[in-house]
Amino acid sequence: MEMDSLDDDLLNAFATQWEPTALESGSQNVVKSQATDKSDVPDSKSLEVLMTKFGHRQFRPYQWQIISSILKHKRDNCAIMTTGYGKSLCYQFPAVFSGGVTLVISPLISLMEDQVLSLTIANIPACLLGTAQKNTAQTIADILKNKFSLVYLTPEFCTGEFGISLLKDMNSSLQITLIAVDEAHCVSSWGHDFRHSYRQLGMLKTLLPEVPVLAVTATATERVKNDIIKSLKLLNPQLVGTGFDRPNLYYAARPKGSSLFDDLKPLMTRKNGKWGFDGSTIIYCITRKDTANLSEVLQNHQVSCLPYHAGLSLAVRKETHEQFVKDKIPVIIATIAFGMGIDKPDIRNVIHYGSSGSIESYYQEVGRAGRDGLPSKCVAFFSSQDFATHGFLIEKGQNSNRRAELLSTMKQYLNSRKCRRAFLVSYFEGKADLSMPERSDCCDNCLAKTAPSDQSIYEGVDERDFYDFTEDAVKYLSAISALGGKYGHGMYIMFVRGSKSSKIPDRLRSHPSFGTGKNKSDDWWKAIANFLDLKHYLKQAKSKTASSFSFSVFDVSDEGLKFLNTPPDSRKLLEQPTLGILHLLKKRQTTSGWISSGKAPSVSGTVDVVDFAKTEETHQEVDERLQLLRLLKNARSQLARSNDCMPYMVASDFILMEMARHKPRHLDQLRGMKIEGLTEARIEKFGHQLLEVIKNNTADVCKSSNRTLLDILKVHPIPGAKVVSSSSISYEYFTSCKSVDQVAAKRNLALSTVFGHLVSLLKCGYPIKLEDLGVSSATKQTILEAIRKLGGVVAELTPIKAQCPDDVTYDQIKCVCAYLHVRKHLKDLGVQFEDFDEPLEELPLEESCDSEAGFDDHEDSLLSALVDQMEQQITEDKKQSLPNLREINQSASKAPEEAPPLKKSKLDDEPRVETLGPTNEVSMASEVKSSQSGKKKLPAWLMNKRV
Ligand SMILES: Nc1ncnc2c1ncn2[C@@H]1O[C@H](COP(=O)(O)OP(=O)(O)OP(=O)(O)O)[C@@H](O)[C@H]1O
Repeated sequence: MEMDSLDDDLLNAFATQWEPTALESGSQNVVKSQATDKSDVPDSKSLEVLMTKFGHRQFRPYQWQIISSILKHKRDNCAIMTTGYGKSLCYQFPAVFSGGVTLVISPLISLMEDQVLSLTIANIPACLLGTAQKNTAQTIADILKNKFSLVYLTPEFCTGEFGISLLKDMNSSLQITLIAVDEAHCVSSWGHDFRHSYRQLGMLKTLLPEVPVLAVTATATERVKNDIIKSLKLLNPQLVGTGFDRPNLYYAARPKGSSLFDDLKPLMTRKNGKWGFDGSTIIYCITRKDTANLSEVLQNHQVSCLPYHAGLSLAVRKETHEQFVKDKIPVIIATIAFGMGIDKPDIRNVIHYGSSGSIESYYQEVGRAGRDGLPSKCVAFFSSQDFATHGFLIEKGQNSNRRAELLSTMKQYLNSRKCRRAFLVSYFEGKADLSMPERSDCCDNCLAKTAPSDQSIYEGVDERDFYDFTEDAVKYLSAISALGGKYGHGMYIMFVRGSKSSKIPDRLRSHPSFGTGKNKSDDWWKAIANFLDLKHYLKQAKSKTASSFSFSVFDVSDEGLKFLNTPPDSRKLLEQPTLGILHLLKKRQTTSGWISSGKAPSVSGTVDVVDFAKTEETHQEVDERLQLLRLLKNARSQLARSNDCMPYMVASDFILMEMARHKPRHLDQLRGMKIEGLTEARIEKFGHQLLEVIKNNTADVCKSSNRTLLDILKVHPIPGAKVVSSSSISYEYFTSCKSVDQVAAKRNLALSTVFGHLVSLLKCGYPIKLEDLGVSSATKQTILEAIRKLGGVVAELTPIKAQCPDDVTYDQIKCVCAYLHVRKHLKDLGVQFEDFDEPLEELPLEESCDSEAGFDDHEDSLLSALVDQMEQQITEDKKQSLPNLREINQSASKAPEEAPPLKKSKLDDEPRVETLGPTNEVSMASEVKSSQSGKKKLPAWLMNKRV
């Protein structure tokens, strides 16, 4: 290989790749973890603050474990939390909740600026102090007046003389709730981003001994973890580790084909004649030259993309980075120089066009995908040339043995036919028995299990999906022996294929192994060489040319010799083909491509990012929804531009997807949806403009004269309400017999199941009369009266039941609740539900209405309560449609301590309903002030402080 094809990016990367992993032998925790108090669940006030200020319904298990230990016990913590788990909440919440101030130390100014901006948008006052910051006097005065909940500091600032004196002043006049050290691995010289100034941070513990310290990072080996604890002088810290599972990521790998564009095509869609990826995409290449080639190819196909590598000027790189984060450029084609400082949560695809040098690098790079928890794809294309490139670099650098080992594991990962998610997790967790819930769609290999067998697609594969490699293995190993094991694969392949090249000495042409494999292609033999290497039938050594140029040679290993020396009748090498080989096998049938062709593992097999909720939408409805989503995204970009912030700070993809699905028309309705991540501050600042997009782009079915309830709820569904096929079947039966008992008998289902079906259909607007469900007008009145007696707040079904005569059933109560819910929803939509003869005329609440839409305050709170019942349903639905971090990590992670139990989902225990209170609207005074901290100037209206 030529030296000029090497990049600094690559060389730099290699300097960091051989950091020992968690598998490192002999590593031990320095501090034993303490048992967690399982009864420690978040109280309602914490949940209220979580919802209103951060837009989250629940804490993820380890978040609460950390937060609670800080707030209740002022305990130090060292937390290794996987990317996207939500580290920032762990240090942001304590200050917001307690009214104190948290100091956050972070290594990158740009990341701190982004966080300050995000917090400011969320009406959480925050500022940044660094040695390079100007005009800090006013900021410091405001800090000492307790106007900020979060103060971000560079390590240099807080360990400098001025910083130390400020910290002392703060400590004497304010309540410092916490010191958070973000990216704590920078403390350790064993870590991959060592920062000298981080090493000084241990003085904080001496300076402020009463203040708990939280050290957080996404990656730390045992050694780094121990170093963090020691350097920061943490006292009996609680150790938290979330594990390495990223359940929302879909992994796939595939050998590169002959056309770069054809390889990538299955991952793209074509809109208005232009190819593009769905959502923000990073494509990693090994060399700068590759980024340039790939950019050119994609640009020729009108894909909007830009290259990024260390060879570009700083200004160009900054501009490209910014365009990407601001959604102006959807695709970046980069070397691994594009890494640190990418805080974009909604990257939907991380593609590697060329293998990474190690699993560590790969995991870190794909870690950038789906930090918002939404499904995202990580697809790697590889070739033997990639390994040769890395091999060359390994030879040139230090620690070549360790690095060669890391590369070999990466090769195994790419060629693996087993679950890739499990491969990655077990690699980092150092054990094979993982207790993660399985998902059939987490990777190409798992998806392939449900597809037709290899045998049905490829020639030469037997019923166990094995291929007989014996003959070719013997041919190749014999060729290596014939050439004395002194060459690289190129030479052996020429030899086995009977090449006429003058590189092969004439005397060898008469060797019986010469040309034995001439009927097979170059690619085939490369794949065989790779296969034999993975099987450890080959051993690698270094050789030098006369001019001292060092290169890799391959010889037959002891294992390979054992195979070669086995008598032919008992020698067999039957194995499942690696991916590289599979794609070279002849197909039995003509298929249209590797995505749709049966078992060939698909890179696009993951759940559609914008379509993960199960619905019964027609194609037209899906198109309309996606069109609306696009318009909402455009509006988000515009709002971000006019407010000088990033689009994801205005609203996450998930918020826009929910809005496109449910099409709320009023702020109250939007608020009532309680969408994950939609804080009150976001609703106030951006809700109106986003709702305008919906109003202007959806037919106002609510106002059309001949609309039915079904029509309205189809366009504006109640969050969480959906029709599933089993409910539809029950409904078919029910419309003819009008008896729940008969439907249950006919379908051989429990009565409560059929009730469940019909109640869910009621919430979708199906014309089902309460009376037909066995709820007479009198029963309905009784149930409503019972709810009123309970103060109008529905906490659980049990108390309602207790207020009713014994003959009133839970199913009847659920039916009445569903009716009330529909009414509440119509009210939010501004629909005059009196217009509907059926089935709403029967609702007794109407009789006592005095508001325009027919509800008094008392009933409003009653109805609000019911909304939360639906929310619980949404949560349940999401669990099924979207991998749930909370749920998965709870059982999968092997943290030193057990996670506290989740607040039990009350729907699990029918007949309970989620407890709720009236919607918490926080109206926070926001003081308009221009930014005096940080480099990034905040728009005036965004500057707010605690008052
Ligand atoms: N309790 C929660 N419920 C739902 N979403 C949450 C919760 N906590 C955090 N999130 C969301 O998770 C995403 C990731 O959070 P955050 O940026 O803090 O992750 P991180 O652990 O710092 O990741 P990284 O290592 O990539 O910086 C954000 O979109 C955040 O809003």
